[in-house]
Amino acid sequence: MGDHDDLRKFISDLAVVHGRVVLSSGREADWYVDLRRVTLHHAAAPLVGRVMLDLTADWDFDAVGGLTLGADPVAGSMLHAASAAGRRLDAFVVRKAEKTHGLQRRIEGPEVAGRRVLAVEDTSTTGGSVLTAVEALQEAGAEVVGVAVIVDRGAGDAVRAAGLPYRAAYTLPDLGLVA
Ligand SMILES: O=P(O)(O)OC[C@H]1O[C@H](OP(=O)(O)OP(=O)(O)O)[C@H](O)[C@@H]1O
Ligand SMILES: O=C(O)c1cc(=O)[nH]c(=O)[nH]1
Repeated sequence: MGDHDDLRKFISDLAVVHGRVVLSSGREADWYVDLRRVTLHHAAAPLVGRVMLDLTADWDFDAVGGLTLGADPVAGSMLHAASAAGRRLDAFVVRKAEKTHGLQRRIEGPEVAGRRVLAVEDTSTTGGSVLTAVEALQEAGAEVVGVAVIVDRGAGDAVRAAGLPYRAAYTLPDLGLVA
């Protein structure tokens, strides 16, 4: 099996949880994809980096990140996978709110102003979280080249309506799930 198949197996085995849950948007669902169990797993995290770099291989960006917390290990894995391949890729973290002490930054990491950046998520349902990150990045002067997620739960239309291309490494049918 290759990276894509290996990562899909980790997601199915470790992240898919059946049971009534309230989602970030306030909607309810009968299952949840807890991708933190995968993106923070010693064997799965390197696959996350390589699969997400492969998914976005034809997009031109030199920094990656998204809204904390789900996006953080995704961006970190991509940074390390890129480094292992000899590519310079920075990561950043978009805070949910601006920090009120220290340097009072909303976006942590190397400066993003004037750079082409990729916004990532572990999973995206309404797109609300990733679009919050996109808005903060654009306000900070970054050019967001697109949005990439590990698992799509239905955010494509919202992201495209915001004028950005959207890609997912896995769809719900890939995981044997339906919206
Ligand atoms: O597309 P959306 O409707 O915004 O939902 C998806 C978001 O929900 C989860 O994060 P959550 O809000 O649970 O916060 P966390 O990352 O801090 O755990 C997930 O990591 C995404 O960020
Ligand atoms: O919409 C969400 O909040 C959400 C759905 C999901 O499957 N996994 C997750 O981490 N968040």
